[in-house]
Amino acid sequence: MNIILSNVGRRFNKEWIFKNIDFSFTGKGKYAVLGPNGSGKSTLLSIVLGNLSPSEGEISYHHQEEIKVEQIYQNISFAAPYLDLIEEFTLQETIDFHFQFKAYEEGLDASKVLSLLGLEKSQDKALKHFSSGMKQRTKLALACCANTPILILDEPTSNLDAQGIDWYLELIKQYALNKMIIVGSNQEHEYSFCENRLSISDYK
Ligand SMILES: Nc1ncnc2c1ncn2[C@@H]1O[C@H](COP(=O)(O)OP(=O)(O)OP(=O)(O)O)[C@@H](O)[C@H]1O
Repeated sequence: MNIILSNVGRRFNKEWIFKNIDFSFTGKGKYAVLGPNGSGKSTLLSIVLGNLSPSEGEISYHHQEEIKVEQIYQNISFAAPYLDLIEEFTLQETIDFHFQFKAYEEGLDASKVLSLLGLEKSQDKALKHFSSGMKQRTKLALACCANTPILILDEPTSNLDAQGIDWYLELIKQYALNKMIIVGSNQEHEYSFCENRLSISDYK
């Protein structure tokens, strides 16, 4: 899988957030999208996800042949603190629902996802009663355990404590190293495994 950004820029009203991004995300590379608060990391990830169009330039997706932007969601798993889960669902229902749309990573099923989350006791609890850390773990597990070639994580360790951060790094190691990973972040511990860096500040 290759994602090619050619001269990509995005503005909101008259304010340019970034301009002239020429960059390729390729194969099973691990990429950190870096920059201070408000610099445009989430905006760039939304463009890569196909949720937002560039104001100028182009983004294209290739896997043997070109994939249209309207289809790319099938190839991407995504987790972010601002992504909403269905609060009325229990954890068990959330897992079952999610994996009606995405296949499990090899060797995984609903009970294994539940057990790797370490939340077996909460399987029948509605997500509206989950703590913010429990919700973040759930989002990360759903994203990492789906069998898609691209994994996009925005601020993956927000709301996680030290134990949760270790759990996240182990999750990546076990289930995500065979994918392209793009992490939007400004915290070194959550993207230390990324060998490639894209700094938004270079495109102002
Ligand atoms: N829909 C929108 N309309 C207007 N401005 C927006 C919109 N979305 C984002 N912005 C602006 O774009 C800029 C970049 O925001 P973005 O959320 O991409 O930054 P970020 O680097 O992800 O920040 P953080 O680290 O705080 O999450 C900010 O100035 C923000 O106010």
